[in-house]
Formats: sequence, structure tokens, C-alpha cells
Amino acid sequence: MAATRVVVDIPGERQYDVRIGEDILKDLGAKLAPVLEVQPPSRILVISDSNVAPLYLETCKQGLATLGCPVSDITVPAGEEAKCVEVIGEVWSAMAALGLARDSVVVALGGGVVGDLAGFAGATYMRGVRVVQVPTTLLSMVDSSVGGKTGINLDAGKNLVGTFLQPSYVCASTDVLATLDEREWACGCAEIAKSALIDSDDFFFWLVENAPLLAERQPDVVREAIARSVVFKAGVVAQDKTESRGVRECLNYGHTLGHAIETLAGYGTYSHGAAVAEGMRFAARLGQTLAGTPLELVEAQDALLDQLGLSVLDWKAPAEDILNAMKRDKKARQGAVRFVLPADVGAWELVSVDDDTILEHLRLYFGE
Ligand SMILES: NC(=O)c1ccc[n+]([C@@H]2O[C@H](COP(=O)([O-])OP(=O)(O)OC[C@H]3O[C@@H](n4cnc5c(N)ncnc54)[C@H](O)[C@@H]3O)[C@@H](O)[C@H]2O)c1
Ligand SMILES: O=C(O)C(=O)C[C@@H](O)[C@H](O)[C@H](O)COP(=O)(O)O
Ligand SMILES: [Zn+2]
Repeated sequence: MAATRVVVDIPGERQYDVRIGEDILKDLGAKLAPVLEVQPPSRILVISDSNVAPLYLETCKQGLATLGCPVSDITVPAGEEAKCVEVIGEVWSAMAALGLARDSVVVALGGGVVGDLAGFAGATYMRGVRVVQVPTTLLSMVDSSVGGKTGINLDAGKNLVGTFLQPSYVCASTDVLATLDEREWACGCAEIAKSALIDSDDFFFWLVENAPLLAERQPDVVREAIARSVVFKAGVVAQDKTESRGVRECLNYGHTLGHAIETLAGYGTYSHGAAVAEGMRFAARLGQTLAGTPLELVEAQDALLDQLGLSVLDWKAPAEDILNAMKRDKKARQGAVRFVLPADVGAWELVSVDDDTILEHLRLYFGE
């Protein structure tokens, strides 16, 4: 079957393709040649992690060989902990030592961690070189490789330092998903569920119907879930590239509590998707009070997340600690935390919530 092509067309940016298909990594160089021909790269640097590199680095480098320029690689430790100040410093130093120049290209080969880290390295080194995303997790195919958010975590909170840099090209070669474990599969499903619920009845009820097949990794359903998610995200980002117009925040549904859980539990303790799923359960309940979220939606979302392998987390923390972590969320304004709440499927609101209401709902939710 031919690869699916989604064109990301953001005002003020060069258009780029997201290609989704089986076994397309080997053709990466051929597909990139026309994209990079305006300024042929003097060198390509593939950045990967210690789990992905042994599996797919060789195929990736072979795929890039047709471009005829030197291809170097560096490998960072696998896992969320690598999205940090220390590792980005090492990456910048390696880029300089390898002689990367403004006309070089960074290829991010890995999941969302490598995508965010390598994207940030590319966006900042010499004030910006071109970046190509080669996502290898379900999450990175459906979400993080598209839209240009890059960055690292601080001890104080998730993604607190970063930039926006749109990739030049995205290659989602779905065969690599075969080596992904159950935890990471469910993690990607969480972002698909987030997108479906925020997008429309059409996407949400398609997902409800196909959740068992997605959980079983049925290839046609997997490809359609990726394509639907990318089309949705590309449409949102096209309206609000830098999250400054009150539109892109919708992609943050579930993330206000989700990011607080990741920070407080320690990066890597829970997958990003598992924490976001918990955040979606909480936000829907908060929505019942503040946005008229119907009980049927709360229950339908719970059932969907259960089916996708995203069970309720065995985690709790004092409500005050969670609130303090949430206060560093990038959606906060004038010290108040703002939540994306689902008034209904396909109808979200960005609501500023006072501290007492948040504390009350956290205590209720976590049974304090
Ligand atoms: N920039 C964005 O728009 C955006 C969107 C969503 C999430 N994110 C970020 O993405 C990160 C989460 O990404 P993730 O869920 O992909 O995690 P990840 O990158 O840590 O990958 C998960 C695990 O799977 C391994 N792995 C990756 N590909 C594999 C493969 N094909 N086979 C076997 N193992 C493989 C990795 O080595 C890692 O151990 C978080 O830091 C989150 O904040 C960013
Ligand atoms: O692309 C976006 O915009 C998103 O919010 C997608 C999220 O899934 C992703 O986790 C993102 O990194 C969160 O962004 P942040 O600005 O809250 O750090
Ligand atoms: Zn996310």
C-alpha cells in the first residue's frame, strides 16, 4: 500500500510532508532530496537513543546515504530523564565537535524524548539548523513529531525550556512500531484519545468503535489513527503556531495534571501518555462542575481509556503539592491555573480555575 501523505501548511512556514507507511525509512534520503535541495546539507547528524539506535540507526543511515553527504550519529540515554540540561549540553558540544554548520541537518530518530531534545538542539545550535523528525513510537507519530514544539524539562517542571521550530519533513515508518512494548503503545493511545475527544464526534466515535483493534495493533486501524491524529494536529497548529491565539491550548487537554504527575512522581516513573490519561479523567470531572461536561462523556472517556490499556494510576500526592506543580504550567495566567475542559466531544473551553476549586476537586479525585 502506498504511503499516506499529510501536508502541514502553516502560515509563514515552509510546507512540510508527514509520510506514514510501512517500511519507508529506507527511502528517507530519496524523499528528503527535493526537500533539502534549496540548500544541500554539508553534514547530517542523526540523534537517537540507546534503545532505538541498535534497532534502526543502520537502516536510517543507509536510507540517508543517497544524499551523498557525511552522516554522523550520536546516541543519548533512553527515557524521559534525557530531556535535561546536562544532556542537551552534551549534544551541543558533540554538534560543535563534529563540525556541524548552518547548512547541516539534524535527524531525530526516536520517540518524543529524542524528538523534543534533538529538535531543541537543532533549533538552538548556531541559532537554528534544519530538523527532520523520524518518530519511532506511536506517541511521536501521532503527536510530538508534528507542530514544532521542542524542549527539555527542568527539575521544576516539564518542558519549561524550549522553542518552536517546524520540522522540514516527518517520516513515520510504521514497521518500527513492532518493537514497542505495551506501556509505550498505551502511551501513544492516550494522545490519540485526547485528539479524538477534542476534535469531533467523527474522530471520537470512530476511535470508540476501533479501540479494541487499535489496542491489538491492527495495521489499517493503526495507520488511520495516526493519519487522523496528524490531520487534526496540523489543522490546529496552522491556526495557532505559537500557542498565542487561544487555539493550540486544546492540545494540552489532560496535560495540566499530567505534567504535574510526571514532575512530582519523577521523570520516567510514568509514561507521558499514562499521566495525560489521568489528567483527562480529572479534567472531565472538573468539567462537570465548571463546563457542563455530561456524565455520559466522563463515562465514555473512562471506558475508552480502560480499553486502550490506560488504567487509573496508583499514585497520589498532597493536593497542595499538585497545585504548586500546576502553577508552573505554561497555560497559567496572572498566577491562575487554566484547564482545557471538554464541554462536549469536539467542544472544549479554556477555563481559569481558582485555587480552592482545584484543591477541592483534587481531594475528591484522589480520595484525600
Ligand atoms: N513536542 C510535542 O508536541 C510533544 C507532544 C507529545 C509528547 N511530547 C513529549 O514526548 C515525550 C514522550 O515521548 P514517547 O512517549 O515517545 O517517549 P520516549 O521517547 O521516551 O520513548 C519511549 C520508550 O520507547 C523506546 N522506543 C522508542 N521507539 C522504539 C521502538 N520503535 N521500539 C522499541 N522501543 C522504542 C524509547 O527508547 C523509550 O525507552 C515526553 O517528553 C513528552 O513531553 C512532546
Ligand atoms: O503540540 C502541542 O501544542 C501540545 O500541547 C502537544 C502535547 O501533547 C505535548 O505533550 C506538548 O509537549 C505539551 O506542551 P507544553 O507546552 O504544555 O509543554
Ligand atoms: Zn502530550
